[in-house]
Order: sequence, then C-alpha cells, then structure tokens
Amino acid sequence: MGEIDPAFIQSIEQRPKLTVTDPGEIPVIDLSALDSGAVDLLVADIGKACEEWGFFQVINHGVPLEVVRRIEAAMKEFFDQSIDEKRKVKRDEAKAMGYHDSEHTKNVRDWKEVLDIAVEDPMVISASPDPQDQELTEYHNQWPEYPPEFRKIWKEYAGETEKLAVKLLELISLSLGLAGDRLIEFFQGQTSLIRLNRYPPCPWPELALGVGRHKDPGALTVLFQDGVGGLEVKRKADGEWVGVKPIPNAYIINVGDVIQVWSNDKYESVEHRVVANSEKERFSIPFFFFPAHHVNVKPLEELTNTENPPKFEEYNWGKFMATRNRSDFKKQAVENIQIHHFRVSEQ
Ligand SMILES: O=C(O)CCC(=O)C(=O)O
Ligand SMILES: [Fe+2]
Repeated sequence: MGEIDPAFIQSIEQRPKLTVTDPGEIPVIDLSALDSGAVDLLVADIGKACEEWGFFQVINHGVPLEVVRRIEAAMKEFFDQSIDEKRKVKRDEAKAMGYHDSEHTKNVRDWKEVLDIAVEDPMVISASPDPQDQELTEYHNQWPEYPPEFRKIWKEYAGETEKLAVKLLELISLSLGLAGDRLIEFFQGQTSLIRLNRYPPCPWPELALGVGRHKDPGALTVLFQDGVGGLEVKRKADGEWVGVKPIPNAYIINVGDVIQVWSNDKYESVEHRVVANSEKERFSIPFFFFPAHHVNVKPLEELTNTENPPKFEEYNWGKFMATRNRSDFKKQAVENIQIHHFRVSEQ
C-alpha cells in the first residue's frame, strides 16, 4: 500500500470521525408540489430549510433520469482512461477549465479528480484580481475526445440542471419575500460550471478527505451524487458533522456565499466536506450556479433597513473569483479570500 503523500493529510482537528451521526436529517423537499399548485407551502418549506440547514434534497425535480444515467456513464468512461489520456484536457493557469487531479482545499490536497466544464462557452471573467484592472479574459472548454458522445451528453445534462437551478432560484427568491424573477438578472452572462467529480478509493480515510471543509462561493449548488455517500454537512444547530444520506435520484441543494450576502445572513452558506471511502469509488456532479463577472454582490436593498443594516460591503464577483482561481494551483501562505473579509464590523 505504501505511505500516504503528506500533502493529503488533514490536521488532527479536521480528520473525520468515521462513524456518521444522524444520517437522513437534511430536509427532503418534493418539487411535484409545483405541478399540484401547492406553491406557498413549498416556498415556506424551502425557506425553512435554507434558514435551518442551508442544505436540502429535492425529489421529483424534473431532470429526466435517462439524462442523468447518460452523464454518469460518460463520466465513468472518461475517468477510466489512463492518466495520460485525461491530461490531454488538463487544466492549468492559462486554461481554467478541464481535468485536474491535485486540487487543494484549505491547503490540503483533496482525494479526488475532476473535470470542470463551463456552462457558457466561453466563460467571460476578470483577467486579474487587481481591482484597477478592467481587463476581461475568456475561459474555453476543453472537450475530451473519449467517449465520443461526451459533448452532446454533457450539454443535454447541463440544459436540464440549469432549468432546475433557475426553478430553485425562483423559489428561494419567493421565500425571501421577493418576486420570483428578482435574482435571475444577475446570471445573464453567468460564470456557472459543472464539475464532474471522481473520488477514488482511499486507503487512509481517517487521514485524508475527498474534499476538505469549505463553503461554496456561488449562489446555489445543485449536486447529483451516486449511492456511495460521504458528503457531510456542519449542522447549524450544534456544529456536528452529519452525513447526507443518498436518496436515489435526488439532488442535493445548498445555498452558497452569494445568497448569504444577498439575504444579509438570513440564509447562511454552510460548511461541508466529503469523507473518503476505503473500498468504493464515488461520483458526484455539482452544478455551481455562479453570477456574471460584473455583478457586485451586496445585501439586497429590499432585505435591509435601519434595524437590519447591510452586514457586508459590496464585492465584485469577477474579482472575487479571479482571486480564488489564482490560488488554486499552489499552496498559499495566506487564507483564501472569503466573504467574511467583506463583513461590516459590528459597532
Ligand atoms: O461531492 C460532493 O458531494 C460535494 C463536493 C463539493 O462540496 C464541492 O465540490 O464543492
Ligand atoms: Fe462544496
């Protein structure tokens, strides 16, 4: 078996307890209520889940199962290739989309490999983190040659999950007391991406993590996972890590930092991580619903007033992501940029 590369070893405090607490507690929301007309109740349930958990699962979500089965099969075929084949679409500092197998979360290497593909090709994004620099750059997708139908299958999947993300964004807007279409304008020219994740079996699940603890930076994450399990969420009520029980064909939804800021902390972006598995490989597919680069993220005016003043200074999404991306390739001496850096200090 050899020895573990120290780059993967989590600090003692971050190592997982391999016994999962209270699986199955994350709220499950049935979107078929949209068809039966019980929208008010649905909106109330979503609002409650966002406030209490920041996470929920959805069933009867409208993404056709055959579309999911096709992307699952295609991603397996892609990842089953040799490392040399996969590296033909390798991500690097010039090409931000593509295959990557040494991502770090909080400076510790994740036990996974990924293929990132932007929803809008090209993705238009700030060229540098420098606030004075107005220059933009384009990220182009790198399409694997194998399996041959990959691009078509991916596009079909992306179209369906984007529809689900938009539907959820509307429901979340309504749950905040806003018009259903209040937030969609921020996604004209979206920087969303779909990440295909493979977590190989790991001989050291007590030392390494599939993904280290983190919060998602965007508005929403719409994640499909297979039946293996491993995703854990930090429960708001007591800070315990709880497992998200795989429900066949459900999606897992979580609120990201952007919604936390828009809602002025009403909905918090919650920490989560992925525990490694010593026997089974695991696949998951997050759709990261990200705004356009020019969006300045700040608490929405309708949700703030003199009693509830804005808790964050505004920040530019493109610059925020350019700062994040710069730090993706190397270990950093300093903490990654986070929304708490924009928090207004309390008097
Ligand atoms: O694979 C998962 O279940 C979650 C992955 C995740 O949290 C992420 O990529 O941001
Ligand atoms: Fe995440």
